[in-house]
Amino acid sequence: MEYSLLCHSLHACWSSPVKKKLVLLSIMFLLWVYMLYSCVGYCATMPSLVVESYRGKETGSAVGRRTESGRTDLVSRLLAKPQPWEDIEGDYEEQPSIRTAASRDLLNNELDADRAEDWEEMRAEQQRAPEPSAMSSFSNGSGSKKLPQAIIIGVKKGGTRALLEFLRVHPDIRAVGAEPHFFDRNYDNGLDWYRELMPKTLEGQITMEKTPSYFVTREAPARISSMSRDTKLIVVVRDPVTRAISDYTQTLSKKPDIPSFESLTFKNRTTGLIDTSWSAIQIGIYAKHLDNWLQYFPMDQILFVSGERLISDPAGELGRVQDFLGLKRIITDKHFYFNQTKGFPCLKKAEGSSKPHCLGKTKGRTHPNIHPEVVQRLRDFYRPFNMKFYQMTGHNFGWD
Ligand SMILES: Nc1ncnc2c1ncn2[C@@H]1O[C@H](COP(=O)(O)OS(=O)(=O)O)[C@@H](OP(=O)(O)O)[C@H]1O
Repeated sequence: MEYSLLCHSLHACWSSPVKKKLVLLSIMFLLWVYMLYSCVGYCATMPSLVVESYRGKETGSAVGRRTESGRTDLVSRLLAKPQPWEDIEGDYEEQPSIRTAASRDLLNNELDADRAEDWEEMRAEQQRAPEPSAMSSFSNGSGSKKLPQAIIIGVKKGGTRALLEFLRVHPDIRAVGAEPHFFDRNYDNGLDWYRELMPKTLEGQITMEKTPSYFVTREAPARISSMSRDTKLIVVVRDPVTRAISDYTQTLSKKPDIPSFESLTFKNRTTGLIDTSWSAIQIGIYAKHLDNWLQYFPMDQILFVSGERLISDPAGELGRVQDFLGLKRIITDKHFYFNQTKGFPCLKKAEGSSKPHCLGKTKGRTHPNIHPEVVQRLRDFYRPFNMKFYQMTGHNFGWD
């Protein structure tokens, strides 16, 4: 009975052309509403130009600037030049206050230079990043943001960018491109702010970030440990003498008027006394910084990657890193080629791309010539610290 009534009314609708159109229009409208609804859900999972704002204070850091509406505009985040850094003491609180006005200014400039480099790195990364395909957008949408389980904590100019870029090839690693500087400059923003910077990960994937200044930040070990005592730490170390020259070269590229390397190295040229308050020198005293980390983390939770071997045998070093992270060795020598023009190993295929990829021009700069006597004096200065470091890590890095 009911069935025949329904058939009857449907037949009545269909037989009238006006009603037929009305029914078709309603169906189209419902379909349109459904598509709109799906798109809202889908678009919300796409990498957006506007990311959620974070609680905490305004920092003007490389990781974002808040707009009036309380949202962080990624465009301004990418385009805004870094702000001058106010706390110039930052990583060097342990230093006695013997630093001269000139060296304080230089440190300030160095922080500016670092920020400019962060910005350049991030921009290069963004330019390289492929347009998300529909499929990758869908996969980006799934999963959730997690605090990093592994962090590249140092050292500045050690080869940290190369390591992170190489690791990103691994399907089980998701990493944030820019340096968050959470455990040194942005700690007051809170862990939710930090988590929000991370890419979404699926079950079994590892979230990573790199901020090389953590290694020399006195508070960083306690802070990372309080986030998670299980955090795996990776330190890329490089001959402290070439590291210092590389550090100086970076500052020089941004501020061509700074004093010579030699005049910054020595407190007194005649006596050959090294100015250990200069950050370029200070960072290379690895044993001292490591001591601080060992107060909070056991040695087997810290992996030391040789910056030199990362260049001469990237696949070998990447093998060790994958083992340390408990991952299948997927990144092998098949992923690398040596680019003669760049003078460094490059990726045959970068993450999310089918094209070869070398690091940008801020990586692999030509160093200025330093007088061999100055280099020798620095070698003598670092030797005992290097020996201590080899002893602590159980690994001879061959710098002496
Ligand atoms: N594959 C590859 N390509 C280019 N550069 C490479 C590579 N592997 C290691 N390196 C070395 O990385 C040095 C820069 O180190 P970082 O990335 O740690 O620098 S930074 O602290 O993030 O500014 C950089 O130092 P400089 O040569 O002094 O520029 C490089 O020597």
